[in-house]
Amino acid sequence: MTEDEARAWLRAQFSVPRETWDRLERYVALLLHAAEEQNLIAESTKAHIWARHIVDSAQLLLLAEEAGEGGWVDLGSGAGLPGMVIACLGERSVLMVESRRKRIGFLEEVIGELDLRNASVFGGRVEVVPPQAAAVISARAYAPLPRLLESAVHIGDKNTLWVLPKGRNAEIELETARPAWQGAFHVERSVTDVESAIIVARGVEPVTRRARA
Ligand SMILES: C[S@@+](CC[C@H](N)C(=O)[O-])C[C@H]1O[C@@H](n2cnc3c(N)ncnc32)[C@H](O)[C@@H]1O
Repeated sequence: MTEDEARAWLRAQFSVPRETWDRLERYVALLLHAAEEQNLIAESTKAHIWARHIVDSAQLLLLAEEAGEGGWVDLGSGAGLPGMVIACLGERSVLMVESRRKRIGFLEEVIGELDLRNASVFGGRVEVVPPQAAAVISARAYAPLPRLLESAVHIGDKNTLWVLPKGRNAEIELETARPAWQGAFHVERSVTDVESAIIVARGVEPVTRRARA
């Protein structure tokens, strides 16, 4: 997907006001600027930021259309991928969880600059986010699936929709997690790279919890 194709895809998928596009453009500019000083995105992806990062994040909104009412929690947001893109394009409240101080600072700065009222940051580890029933949980390049679920199961409930971009290892990670985790898992292809995939899951819980019930 070229950068032009990425922008065209976004316009075709999301009919949002001019103000939203301006926010997204501003976020990209802030991200590229901050990436000069912090290692926020891989150097090789800077020239392809719309396809590799913005569309890659935005596609999760389409996969989450069936989620129930409630907030979206993004684990290990880093520079705000996908959390900031979701907050720009969608209407849900988005909580971005990030433990590294400089990245927390960047996320807070972007929220202020863009006046993004539906976005907030939890500056700390996923493991200590207060228990809640998020409608959607996302995590991109945060942790291998078993550790990801272990660290965040308290943030969701049986209705939570998990949308987890997993690159080329989605099936392998799913097989690794299956002995310890049950729920309705499936794999969706990424629109940005035919070999990449996104794990989508609902009703996720440890095997032992249901077995004990
Ligand atoms: C590889 S980066 C990916 C960032 C972003 N999601 C992306 O796709 O570009 C992983 C991020 O997760 C954060 N992280 C890792 N473990 C964490 C934890 N237990 N709690 C909160 N943040 C964590 C790291 O600080 C880092 O910013």
